[in-house]
Amino acid sequence: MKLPAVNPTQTKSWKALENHFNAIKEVEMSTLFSEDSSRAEKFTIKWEDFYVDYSKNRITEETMQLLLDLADEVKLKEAMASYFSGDAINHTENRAVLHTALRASASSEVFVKGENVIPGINQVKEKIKDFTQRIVSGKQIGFTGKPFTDVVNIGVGGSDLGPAMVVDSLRYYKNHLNAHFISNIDGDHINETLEELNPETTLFVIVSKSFSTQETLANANTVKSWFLKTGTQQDIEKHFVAVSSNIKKVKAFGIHQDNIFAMWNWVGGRFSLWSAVGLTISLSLGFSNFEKLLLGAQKMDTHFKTEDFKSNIPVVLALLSVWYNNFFKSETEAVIAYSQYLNKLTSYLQQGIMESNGKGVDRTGKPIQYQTGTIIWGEPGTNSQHAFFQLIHQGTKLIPVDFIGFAQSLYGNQAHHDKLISNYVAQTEALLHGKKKADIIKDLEAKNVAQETIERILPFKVFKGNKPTNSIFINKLTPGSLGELLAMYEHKIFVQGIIWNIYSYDQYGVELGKQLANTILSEIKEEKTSVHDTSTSQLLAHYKSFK
Ligand SMILES: O=P(O)(O)OC[C@H]1O[C@](O)(CO)[C@@H](O)[C@@H]1O
Repeated sequence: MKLPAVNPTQTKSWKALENHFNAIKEVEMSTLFSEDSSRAEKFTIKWEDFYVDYSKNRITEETMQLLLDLADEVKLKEAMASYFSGDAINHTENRAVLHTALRASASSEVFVKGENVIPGINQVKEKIKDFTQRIVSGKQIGFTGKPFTDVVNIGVGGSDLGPAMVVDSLRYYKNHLNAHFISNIDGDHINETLEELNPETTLFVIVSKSFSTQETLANANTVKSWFLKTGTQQDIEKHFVAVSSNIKKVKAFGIHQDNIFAMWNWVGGRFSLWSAVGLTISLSLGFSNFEKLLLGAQKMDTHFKTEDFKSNIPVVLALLSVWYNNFFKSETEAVIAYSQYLNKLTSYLQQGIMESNGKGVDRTGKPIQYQTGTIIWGEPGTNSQHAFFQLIHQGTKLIPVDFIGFAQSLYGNQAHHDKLISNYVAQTEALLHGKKKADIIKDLEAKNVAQETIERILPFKVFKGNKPTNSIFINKLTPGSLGELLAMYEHKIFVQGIIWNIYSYDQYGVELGKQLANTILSEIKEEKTSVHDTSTSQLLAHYKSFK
């Protein structure tokens, strides 16, 4: 089934939301809290080990009802059925979007063009499991008979960001293998990584769905040449494996058939860590942790599929995001995790969110007249408080923030954890209430600050508050809860794409730059000349003057 194409701005609920927005845009959240003692409870979803408090948003029950009406009017339920059942909802590439099938139970059935894809997924999982066990246990050894100590993932975009983020986020659960990630075509990046490695004990995992990405192929070739300085052509088989849906190209690169882990064209790169793209995750954390990650995602899938929209975490978060993006005209959203482990979460989400929903044409092919794709940014708290929170608190832009935190620390360092979480909670409170003139004067007077000074600095000390936040509290960072969190954001992306009437699963916008880079490269290599604007020609000439 094709996704329904409903222009959201032409729906009844959108119009009602516009009127409602005008009525409540100046309302202070702190007033809403003081008027309704059950507000926090009303706007909190408790599910499994998640506690999602979205009461600190500029919403009323009417707002939520209108947003839920919008979800109905754009036929979200029907779209979800298509998403999970394997319809070609990636219409522009004529593909299904089935990362959810990768974590479905082994006995389920999901059909793509009449074929149940689950048995194929199970087979690859078995292969990942078997390979992981052989490498981790030291049964499979390198070309000089030594067990592997290091794994290098070579890939870019979705073939790098997901595995790199998960391995880093869950490093508490890791085994003895050290994982490295080579992604950038920057030769200094590859050099720095190779310097730390011994070819005799290093396993290379080349990950590329297309197996035609310039960066990945160049990096893989460089690594291969580096390896061949010590090993021989026959030894490659022991040290190089590949993950791809382009088996022909992998073989042409010289990878042995047994060392190829298949993936499918119905897995988008930015949603692929659940497939064999997650091989480095499995190697670094062990297959059972990889399975737990998948199981967490599966639980979130079920929640998303079956829960009433009113208490459905991804749906509610997506609706709130639309509320700010399209009515308050917020330009960006921040994601602040109060966990250093989640240091790479935002870069990962940037691809998922911005590559998916950064679209300017609707599902009928017409240019869109409203805002789509949110800009995502953020760094872990508390570090970010000392970096850019100034702008969130006192700047001119309205920036909704997702605060993510864990109730328990992994090492149980309670004194630190209490401080960490007190910052998390305090920031959401500060953003909600701000600090009004009267309170500032009271504080300053208590410190005996001169009246003249108080008057001079007062305007600069005011915090307007009324800044929206979602508090996502999770019991503990585990492979399972991380899986749940990532799937939550994946479904949020889906819901927003449906509401905005766009196709979220292609990425044609990354192609043009790639093509032009090839043309420019042949010019740098003096193979060809082309006509450019004067700025581009000048830049090229400047670069070439260093050669
Ligand atoms: O896995 P591949 O085919 O090398 O692609 C890597 C990345 O490149 C992109 O196509 C964008 O350039 C991403 O969508 C993808 O994750």
